[in-house]
Amino acid sequence: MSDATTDQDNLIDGKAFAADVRQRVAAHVTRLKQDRITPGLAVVLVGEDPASEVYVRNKGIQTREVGMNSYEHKLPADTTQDALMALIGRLNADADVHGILVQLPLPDHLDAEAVLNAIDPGKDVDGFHILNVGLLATGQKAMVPCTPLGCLMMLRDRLGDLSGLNAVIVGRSNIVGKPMAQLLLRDSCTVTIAHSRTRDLAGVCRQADILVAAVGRPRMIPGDWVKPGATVIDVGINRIEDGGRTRLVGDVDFASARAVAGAITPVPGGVGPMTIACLLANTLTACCRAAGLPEPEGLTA
Ligand SMILES: Nc1nc(=O)c2c([nH]1)NC[C@@H]1CN(c3ccc(C(=O)N[C@@H](CCC(=O)O)C(=O)O)cc3)C=[N+]21
Repeated sequence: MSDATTDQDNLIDGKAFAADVRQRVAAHVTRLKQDRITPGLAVVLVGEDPASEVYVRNKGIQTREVGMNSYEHKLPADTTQDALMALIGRLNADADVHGILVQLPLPDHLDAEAVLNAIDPGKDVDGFHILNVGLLATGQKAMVPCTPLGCLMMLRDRLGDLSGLNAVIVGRSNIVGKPMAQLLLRDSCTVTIAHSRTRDLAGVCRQADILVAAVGRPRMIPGDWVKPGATVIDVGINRIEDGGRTRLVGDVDFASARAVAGAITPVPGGVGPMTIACLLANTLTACCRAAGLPEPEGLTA
């Protein structure tokens, strides 16, 4: 770790990539504003989880930084389903709101599926509405979930054409694993979704040209599961105790994986910042579609 160039060459700098995406989003927003259109993102947070509050505040700051309007709705933890559904109805009807994000997880007494499916699919910047899930799965124009979209942008930037590559996704969530698989399939990868019950997970991972780790288990994937030269995308954001302090680590054991990977995303500074940048990109896309304007190039799937 002495030469800065060899030090950096297999690191995918998500933070820098995200800054570039935000700059491109901001340029589009500047142009829209000349036509008196200002994209607006509404974020709904129910309850007082401190991590969620920090995260929602960051989203608000970045939304305003790219010139968009940010509408933050903080509701008490005991908010009823009816009250939340009524708010979604008002945001759906509000022409100044182009994107709606309901921060997950919701408190247990609320029906998250019903809430997500009540969002106008055209304003569903998380891409969690069943209509968008179906559109993505059938290769039609959809709103694509932010985290997989960010991963795809970094993969295309690094590798160019992805066709024919073996992609292994570890994790089968609706938020990351499944939509990531759809996007990579659409880019003609040979896609495997692996998970905690997969037999010989190590052997499956070793086949991957593209390895996406999205299981939520700190440093679960060691370097010897990584095929030499593979591109590793670490979606995990795990808070762990380390000598009395908490810090963030991914689902991949970074040091050992980096030694064999062709390229790898760090945690923090990898997928996380790209997720927020893609949220802004999706809000821009939703706004352009609502206004009947052409979509921003290079910011959609
Ligand atoms: N409807 C909904 N959509 C989401 O997209 C959504 C959600 N709910 N609930 C919570 C998770 C979590 N999530 C993160 C995004 C960025 C960072 C991020 O930028 N992380 C920084 C580090 C931040 C820190 O230091 O704590 C990084 O990885 O470099 C983290 C977490 C989006 N989520």
